[in-house]
Amino acid sequence: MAFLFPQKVLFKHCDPAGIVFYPRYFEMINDCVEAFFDQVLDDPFEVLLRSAGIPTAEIQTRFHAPSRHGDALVLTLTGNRVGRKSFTLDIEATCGDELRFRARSTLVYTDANGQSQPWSHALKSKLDAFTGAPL
Ligand SMILES: CC(C)(COP(=O)(O)OP(=O)(O)OC[C@H]1O[C@@H](n2cnc3c(N)ncnc32)[C@H](O)[C@@H]1OP(=O)(O)O)[C@@H](O)C(=O)NCCC(=O)NCCSC(=O)c1cc(O)c2ccccc2c1O
Repeated sequence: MAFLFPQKVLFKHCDPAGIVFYPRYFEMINDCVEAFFDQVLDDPFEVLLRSAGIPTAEIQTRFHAPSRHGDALVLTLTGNRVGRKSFTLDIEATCGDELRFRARSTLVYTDANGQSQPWSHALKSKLDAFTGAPL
């Protein structure tokens, strides 16, 4: 399955050269992941993060083409691997037919003290179903 997250490029995303500055892409990625937890996993961050954490352990990104103010990006999130304590996801950002960036990110489920923990059964089941992992 895939989760689609539209993101228009705004003035605040752009550097003086008129292209998106890469930390703003990382914020878009996090916004996409937050919407995914809310809309697909039905576990919004404002609830989940009261008792847990989901820090990013690793993120790899390749920037293929610059984005400019007004571009209509679409971030497409797919599941890559659901582990006992982690979830690796892929995000591809496009504008029309043009690829802008690809990222692979691993989130780790933690308790409120930042210690890694196994996913709850409910969350793991939803992540498995989304990722298409064998049940
Ligand atoms: C991330 C850590 C808590 C991991 O701790 P530790 O190394 O002790 O974990 P384990 O050895 O038990 O492994 C658990 C699990 O993680 C996988 N893993 C660990 N490291 C990596 C890695 N580098 N790449 C890929 N996978 C990794 C390991 O394979 C295990 O997976 P299984 O599924 O197989 O069990 C700890 O390392 C840590 O705290 N790191 C620092 C994190 C950090 O500071 N990140 C950057 C800033 S925080 C951040 O970006 C962020 C914060 C939030 O509050 C968020 C909230 C909500 C959404 C996103 C957030 C967010 O992105």
